[in-house]
Parts: sequence; C-alpha cells; structure tokens
Amino acid sequence: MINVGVLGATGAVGQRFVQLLADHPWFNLHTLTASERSAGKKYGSIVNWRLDAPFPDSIGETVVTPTTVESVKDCDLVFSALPAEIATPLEAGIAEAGVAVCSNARSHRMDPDVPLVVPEVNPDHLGLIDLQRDRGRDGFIVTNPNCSTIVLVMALAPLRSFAFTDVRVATMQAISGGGFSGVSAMDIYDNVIPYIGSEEEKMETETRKIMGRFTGSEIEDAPFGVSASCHRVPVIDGHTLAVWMDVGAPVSEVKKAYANFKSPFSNLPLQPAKPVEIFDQPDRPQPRLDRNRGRGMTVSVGRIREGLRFIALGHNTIRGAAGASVLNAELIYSKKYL
Ligand SMILES: NC(=O)C1=CN([C@@H]2O[C@H](COP(=O)(O)OP(=O)(O)OC[C@H]3O[C@@H](n4cnc5c(N)ncnc54)[C@H](OP(=O)(O)O)[C@@H]3O)[C@@H](O)[C@H]2O)C=CC1
Ligand SMILES: N[C@@H](CC(=O)OP(=O)(O)O)C(=O)O
Repeated sequence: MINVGVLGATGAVGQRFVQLLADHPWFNLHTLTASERSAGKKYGSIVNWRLDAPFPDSIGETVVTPTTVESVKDCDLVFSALPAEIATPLEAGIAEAGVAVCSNARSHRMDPDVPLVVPEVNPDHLGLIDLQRDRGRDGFIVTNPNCSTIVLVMALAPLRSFAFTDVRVATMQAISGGGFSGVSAMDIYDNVIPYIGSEEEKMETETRKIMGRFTGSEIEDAPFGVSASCHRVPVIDGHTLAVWMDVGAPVSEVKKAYANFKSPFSNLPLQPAKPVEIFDQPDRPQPRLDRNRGRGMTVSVGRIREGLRFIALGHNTIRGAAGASVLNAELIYSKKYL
C-alpha cells in the first residue's frame, strides 16, 4: 500500500478525496491536513460532512495535522485540495522534499514542466515528470484540470480525428465549485450569476495544453481556439456545458466516434467502464439525474445536433476535482513513477 495524504481535507473537495480514498485498494489514507483552526483535532469531530455519501467511520479518529511540508513526510503521495494561494508555495516545497503531489488547485497547472493530465486523453504528458526530476526535484507535481475544462476535454477527445478549429462553449456551473463558503444562498437562489472569476481564461488555455502534443521536451498547444462564457446556476453538483463547433462530419459519424471511445486503461480502480456516455433522449443529460454515472467519473453527452452542437455534463467535485486527481494517481502508480 502507498501512504497518501489529503491537504485541505475538511473542504468541499477534500471531503470528496476522503470519500474516494477511505477504502481504496492501493492507497492507504495516512495523513489529513487543514488550517490551524482544525489542526490537532480528530477529523470526525471537526469535519462538517456535507456529501451525499456516508461518512467513512474508519477515518473519524485520525488527528488532523497542520498543512506543512513536515506533516506529510511519511506520505509517498499527497492530494492537494488547498486554496490556490496556499497551494502555490506548499506544493512546490512538498515536491522538493521528495513527495509526489497530485493537485487539484490551479497553482501549477500551466507550469511548462508540470503535467496537466486526464488519463483517457493525454497520459503521455506524464513524461514531463522526468523534466521536473532533471531540474533536481526529488518528488513531482501532477495536476488535473479545472472542473469545467475537464468536462469539455472529455467531450472533445472522442472527436479528435475530425478536423476542428474553433470550439465555443457556455457553462452552467454548480455552486459546489465555489467551495462551502463560496456563494451565498442570497446570491444564488432564484438567480444565475454570469461571471466566475478567471474561469473562461482557464477553459481557454488548459484545454489547449491538455489536447496538445508532448514533443519529449515540451507541450505544443493544440491548434484550435476555445471561446468560453461561464455562469453559476442554482445546482448543488454537476457542471453542464453547451458546446458549438465545426467538425466537418455528419452527426451519425460523431455519434459513432463517441460510442467507440474507450479508456486505454482497464486496470485503474476508479476508471469508469464508460468514460463518456451518450444520450438520445431530447432532455438529457441533466445534473440531478446523470452526475453520478460511473461513480461520478462518467461524462454524459446528449442533444448531439448538426452544427455541431451538443450538451456535456460532469460531476464537478468528482470527475472535475477529487476523482480526477485519484485517477491520475492510479495512473502514476501503475506507470511506476512512485
Ligand atoms: N478541479 C477543479 O476545478 C476544482 C478545483 N477546486 C480547487 O480545490 C481547492 C479547494 O477547493 P474547495 O474544497 O472548494 O475549498 P474549501 O474552501 O471548501 O476548503 C479549503 C480547505 O483548505 C483548508 N485551508 C484553508 N485555509 C488554509 C490555510 N491557511 N492553511 C492550510 N489549510 C487551509 C481548509 O481547512 P479548514 O477547514 O481548517 O479551514 C479546507 O480544508 C481550491 O484550490 C479550488 O480552486 C475546487 C473545485 C473544483
Ligand atoms: N472555479 C470552479 C472551481 C475551481 O475552483 O476551479 P479551479 O480549480 O480552476 O480554480 C467553479 O467555480 O466551479
């Protein structure tokens, strides 16, 4: 078993990590960290468990530690669910100290030698780990994308063989994306907020890095543009995307490409049987009905129309956050980077 830790274990994403790791077949949940407010107390006594999954009792007695490099020295790998401003120096310090970091924070996603990985899409980008080691890091950082970006990338990956140049996307994002204290009820109830800070820029840049080509020494961005408009809606979990793009192929070919899309890996515990599931019903996918498909790891695609126009949906704190990180860690372990 590999000893793992969760940084920021009490937060919205941190709790998802705990849920996914409490009985993981390869990873032993060894360390939980949070702020000084929570450190020194038993996890079960201070966490305000708000997930739609039972609290894993096996972890309740674990004493939360402060979030420092020293606290995670007995871990082989840590998952980061820290606010970005704290994650930036800490993740680098932990990697320098020889521990692998799978980060969910935006801090290092666009660093030239940090892989921004989705196992079904760009597993070869893990080769960047060697570049981090070449510059003297004992450990390394691997990141997963922004929660809207990953839904878009999963929906685009099956269409790679078609020549497309411009992707236009409008998001309808769940409030859990803003964290437990991110959006107040007074702001979101009976409302839509047509702005999420930096989200559009992240979708536009991260998508091109993930779908870019690893040359052996760098990532060449994918040769298409992405134009995004992001909106917060009163949904608890599940980001929905409306996408427009020219693929130069009929809908029947597009549906065939989706139906044939498979993960290159069948041995990863969190890998869903169907990474992308397509719907023919005219009113699907919907967040409440479809976000938990494949244990929250399947991206649902529907309303595929000429144009090309379609709707994509994914669970933002599982496929869009903790689940994406855990799947990356499983890939890293299976590729013997640990
Ligand atoms: N892949 C993606 O797109 C997504 C990424 N995220 C990212 O994940 C990260 C966490 O988000 P989320 O779970 O929503 O945030 P929350 O605010 O819900 O949780 C923050 C966590 O960090 C801890 N923390 C806060 N301040 C400090 C500090 N000064 N020192 C140490 N620990 C601290 C908190 O501990 P305590 O309880 O003690 O305060 C808590 O455990 C963010 O970077 C966010 O941007 C989030 C959603 C989706
Ligand atoms: N901004 C996302 C969540 C998030 O924290 O994204 P990122 O990890 O890219 O900062 C949302 O609100 O839904």
